[in-house]
Amino acid sequence: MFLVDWFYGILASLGLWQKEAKILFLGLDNAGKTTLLHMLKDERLVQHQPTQSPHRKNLVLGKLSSKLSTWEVIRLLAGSGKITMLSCIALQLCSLLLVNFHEDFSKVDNTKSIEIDPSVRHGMVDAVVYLVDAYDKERFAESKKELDALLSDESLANVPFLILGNKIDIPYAASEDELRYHLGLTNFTTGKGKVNLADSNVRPLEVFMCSIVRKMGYGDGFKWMSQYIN
Ligand SMILES: Nc1nc2c(ncn2[C@@H]2O[C@H](COP(=O)(O)OP(=O)(O)OP(=O)(O)O)[C@@H](O)[C@H]2O)c(=O)[nH]1
Ligand SMILES: [Mg+2]
Repeated sequence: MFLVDWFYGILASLGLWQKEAKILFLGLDNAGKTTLLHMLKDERLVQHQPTQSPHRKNLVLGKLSSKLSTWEVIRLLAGSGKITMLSCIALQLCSLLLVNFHEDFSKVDNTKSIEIDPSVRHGMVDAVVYLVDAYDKERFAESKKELDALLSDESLANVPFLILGNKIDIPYAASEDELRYHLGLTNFTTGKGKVNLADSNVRPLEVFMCSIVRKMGYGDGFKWMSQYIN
């Protein structure tokens, strides 16, 4: 059966088999979120339009996101049909992913606010995958600003963060150290491999470099993340 094969093939290889997790995929536009979702969903590389609406340029998310919680921002954007820099995707892995798959909020009827699964709400995110385009060095500062806002968002307190530095297939993409430095994470990552943080009250956070189009790197990141998802 497709579903079973899909679950087994991809989730097992990522260490997420039989785990119920609400994983939020975030990152600036063009970071690779949709590409990653398609790759996770059916291991296919799909060329697609940016996930955004024509109104996007009129919206100043910077101001919004610093005042509102992540969920408020998602609701607001979903309600108005606008997708912005932080196009947000709440993805339920391991539970009806294929049915609930909304990779593009802007396709949703703009007049109604989209219903966010009640189980995906304040305080109920199991992990955040934050994508950064490692080649787009000019936007590291912008990406850091958004990441900092997320890391200090109360509704995401203690939620594990997997930072994926994407597009390392492009020559001169930033190295892992460079990316850590520019994101201000040099002394904040909690370690690769198996690191038990259960009793420490420290948020698991780690940087993995990847190339989604070459299907490399993100698997290690997901495996790392899966140890912090029950
Ligand atoms: N070279 C290279 N390009 C990539 C990689 N991953 C994604 N891209 C390209 O980067 C561009 C943006 O990818 P998307 O997946 O649309 O990015 P997004 O984060 O969904 O962007 P928005 O929808 O605008 O928020 C596309 O042209 C992808 O083909 C990668 O690993 N390497
Ligand atoms: Mg997208």
